[in-house]
Amino acid sequence: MSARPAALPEGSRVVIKVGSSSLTRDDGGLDLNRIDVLARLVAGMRQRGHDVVLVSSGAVAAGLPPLGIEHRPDDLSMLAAAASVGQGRLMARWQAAMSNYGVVIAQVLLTAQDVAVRSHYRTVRTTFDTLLDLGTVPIINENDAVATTEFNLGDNDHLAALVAHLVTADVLILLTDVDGMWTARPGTPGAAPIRYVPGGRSLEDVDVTGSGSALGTGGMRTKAQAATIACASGTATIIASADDAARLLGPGGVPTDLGTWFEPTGPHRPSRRLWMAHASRVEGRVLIDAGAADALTVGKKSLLLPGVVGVNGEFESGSVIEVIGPRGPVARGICRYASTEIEEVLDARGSGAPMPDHLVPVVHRDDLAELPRLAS
Ligand SMILES: Nc1ncnc2c1ncn2[C@@H]1O[C@H](COP(=O)(O)OP(=O)(O)O)[C@@H](O)[C@H]1O
Ligand SMILES: N[C@@H](CCC(=O)OP(=O)(O)O)C(=O)O
Repeated sequence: MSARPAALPEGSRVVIKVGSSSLTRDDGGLDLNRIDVLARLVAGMRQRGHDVVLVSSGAVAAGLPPLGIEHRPDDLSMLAAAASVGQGRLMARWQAAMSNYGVVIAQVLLTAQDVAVRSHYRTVRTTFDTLLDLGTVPIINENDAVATTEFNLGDNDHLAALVAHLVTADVLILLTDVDGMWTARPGTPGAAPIRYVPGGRSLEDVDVTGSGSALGTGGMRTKAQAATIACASGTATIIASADDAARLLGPGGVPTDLGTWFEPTGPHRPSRRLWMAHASRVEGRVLIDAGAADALTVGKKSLLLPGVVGVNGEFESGSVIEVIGPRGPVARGICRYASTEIEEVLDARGSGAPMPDHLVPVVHRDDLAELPRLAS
């Protein structure tokens, strides 16, 4: 079995995600000391030849005190409002801290749906490449003011994994308020830290169900999912405590006694498909039989009409749909038929009418993203 690496690869491209819980003080304000420490460490990494992209949560948390709101609201419009108040404040703090160390930052606010669209995906990739070529440190957050329930990613762990994919990062580092992933929520009797997750190790025995901190969103579940997504697209992932940032991001390598290191499970795959699989709004569902499921997953074929047994929801052609096999979701993809056209074909088949000769695939292979199995 390969051992856990003791350093970040030389000159590697690193995405660092900092959670709300690590950027805020107990009284709810932004933790300026934490931001300063991270800015110094990021500047050092840049000097050692790393490209660094930061995914910073904290807009909602930074927006609550000026609005006089004590607890993170559940209501989406209140969250959007708080984030709109807080995002500028958050960036002002990063700007002040980073400029002390000579680092130029760039703000990029993303929504999932934007990036799933081919032309936007290309534009965002080019923007990141240019920003990194220019030596800046892009700081990313979700564009909470415009992300609606259906479109939003909701947690920045997920966003960070997709950004890591977008910039073809070598390493994704998720900084949080716990020392990595444990077998169960720290404090649970018998829970112990997991230091290394080699490629084939399943996470099924890990209990990630404990809720996160008061200001964080996903707890460890979304971090496990982010690690699974990032590793599947060739990016090693580290989950660690922001309190250990100096030991983790400093020049001395990555001590093997802190955090959890996940080994990549697949090659780097620059593609829009990952965004389609994880970040796009699903407008309907197409149910398929076992033969069609095999054709997609084993045969790597397009989805054809004869394998379709049902359709849920109303959608136009060109919509992103989920493809459901007998054993659950198989893929997402862009459907070349409207739901009504599929229904007509199914009705005709049911009444024994001669089947029209449909040559167009329901979902072409080029527009299809298989869904990997995520941590539960
Ligand atoms: N198996 C586990 N290992 C570690 N932490 C866990 C586990 N299960 C649940 N947690 C919780 O996840 C929390 C971190 O998630 P969250 O509060 O969303 O952080 P962030 O704001 O950094 O995204 C920890 O404080 C911990 O209580
Ligand atoms: N976009 C939100 C981040 C939401 C989020 O994922 O927070 P966290 O779980 O703390 O990383 C914000 O800036 O407040």
